[in-house]
Amino acid sequence: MIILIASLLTILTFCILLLIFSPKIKLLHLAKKYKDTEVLFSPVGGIVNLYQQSFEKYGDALYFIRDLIQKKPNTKAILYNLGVDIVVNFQDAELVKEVHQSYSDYYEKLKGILTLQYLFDKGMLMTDGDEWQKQRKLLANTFLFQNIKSRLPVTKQVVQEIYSSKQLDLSKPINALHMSEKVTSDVIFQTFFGISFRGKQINGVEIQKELSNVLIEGFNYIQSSFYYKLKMVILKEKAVGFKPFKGEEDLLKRMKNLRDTTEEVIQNRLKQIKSGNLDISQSELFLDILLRDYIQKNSESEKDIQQMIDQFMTFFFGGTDTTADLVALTLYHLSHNQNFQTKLRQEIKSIINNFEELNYDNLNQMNYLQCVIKESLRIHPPAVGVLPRVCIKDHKVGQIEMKKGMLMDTHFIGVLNNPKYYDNPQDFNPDRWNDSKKMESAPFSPFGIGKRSCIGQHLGMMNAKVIICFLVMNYLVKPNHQQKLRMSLNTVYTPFNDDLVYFEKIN
Ligand code: HEM
Repeated sequence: MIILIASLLTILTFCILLLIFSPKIKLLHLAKKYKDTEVLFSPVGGIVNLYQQSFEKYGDALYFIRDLIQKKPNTKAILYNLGVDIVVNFQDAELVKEVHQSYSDYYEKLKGILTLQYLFDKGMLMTDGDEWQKQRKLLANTFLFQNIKSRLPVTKQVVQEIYSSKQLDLSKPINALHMSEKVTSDVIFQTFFGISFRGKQINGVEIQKELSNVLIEGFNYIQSSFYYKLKMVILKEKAVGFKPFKGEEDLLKRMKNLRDTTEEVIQNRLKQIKSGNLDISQSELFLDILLRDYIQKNSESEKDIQQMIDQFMTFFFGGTDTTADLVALTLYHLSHNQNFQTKLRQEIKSIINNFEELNYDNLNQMNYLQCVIKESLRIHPPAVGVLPRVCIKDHKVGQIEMKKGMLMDTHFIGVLNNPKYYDNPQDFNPDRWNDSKKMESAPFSPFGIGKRSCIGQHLGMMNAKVIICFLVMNYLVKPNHQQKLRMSLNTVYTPFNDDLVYFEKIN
């Protein structure tokens, strides 16, 4: 009997080890087959483990990719594992373009990532095919240049309120990330619902903060929980909510509270419209665009309401931390490069006399502001890359055969820091973007590529520009020499410490 149990245990252990290490064999086989590919393997968690190790060792969760590409700029793709799955991570700019432009329909977004699935499964970011196309078409118009203009006054007002010097203690480092998150989340709430949620609490925390906490904690949970990683390996998208440990259970409860609160706001608005007390026929609020569609369809479906919640969560996720991160990192770079900061301030002052004069047209005349922000996006792209996708139809990208079931993604950091495309890529140098001839051909993709690229990119850029314009007009941004920049990776690629700069009022 003992021998039988021991044999069974040995076989089981062997099977588990085979499951865990089989991706390595596949990866080495692929690397042998395709020239200029590099293998990164880590058991169970795969690349998620490597982010953590890189952060602990180098203070930068993406250092290992930056370093690899700077040493081997001709790398076509990195091959890594996510659990037992193999991911082809394209690095060559031409291949990145090819896979996202020509073969976008050959992929679907990967499911099973806890917060993404629970909060935005049916939103624009995570859906595919016809359903995605319908959603994108419905909202595309509001994101066009000419329509984004109308959003500028809200951003101006919010940035003035939140960054007013009355609220700032200038003797201490400024929490630029946290403050900018307050601005960007308020702007998203106002463009989606038409109201500010500032001050409204949920689970004992401001609602915006709770949303962003849940997203970050959800991502950290996946990185740190061996159990969840193992569940994902075995159950894929069914992992969410299956026999959850306490950490996951708590997160699910908090996410449910957030969804319930959002649903309350949507149902109240719907009630007002149905009773004739509210006319939304001309409204450009995101929620009203979705509600018009819901009413036109004569839908009474709970599923459609749930989809509106997913859509709000998607926009909150897409538009809040990404833009706030961009602002905080741009301020960090400007604080360490006073010459560029002075040049930027001079440009702004040559175009407007005071912040009240700022409008969409004069904002677009600020070419140097554009260069500064692009340079910050290049060195520290807030969205690390596209979300992993599953191949649904065999095809070839360059020489690499993509088979049904294989995973694909792209980390922007490689292309954006590749010395083949950018001289001295490690240097923050906004002036490089002035050399328009040379830079015209440089691959620049921090918002993604092709038809699944960021729908909110112009809005995100506009919001970041407004915030930076206000701050550079009103404050000298100085470095906190006591603090070193450490870049972590949760929902976005973001500074670990939020005390990197001081502000000094300009009179
Ligand atoms: C600096 C700011 C931003 C960055 C760096 C950024 C980056 C990205 C990237 C890389 C993608 C592609 C993801 C993928 O293919 O898997 C994306 C998609 C998306 N972003 Fe953004 N984003 C920003 C701002 C915004 C804003 C302001 C909004 C909305 C208010 C937004 C909403 C979305 C949505 C809805 C998608 C999904 C589009 C689709 O699949 O059709 N983003 N974003």
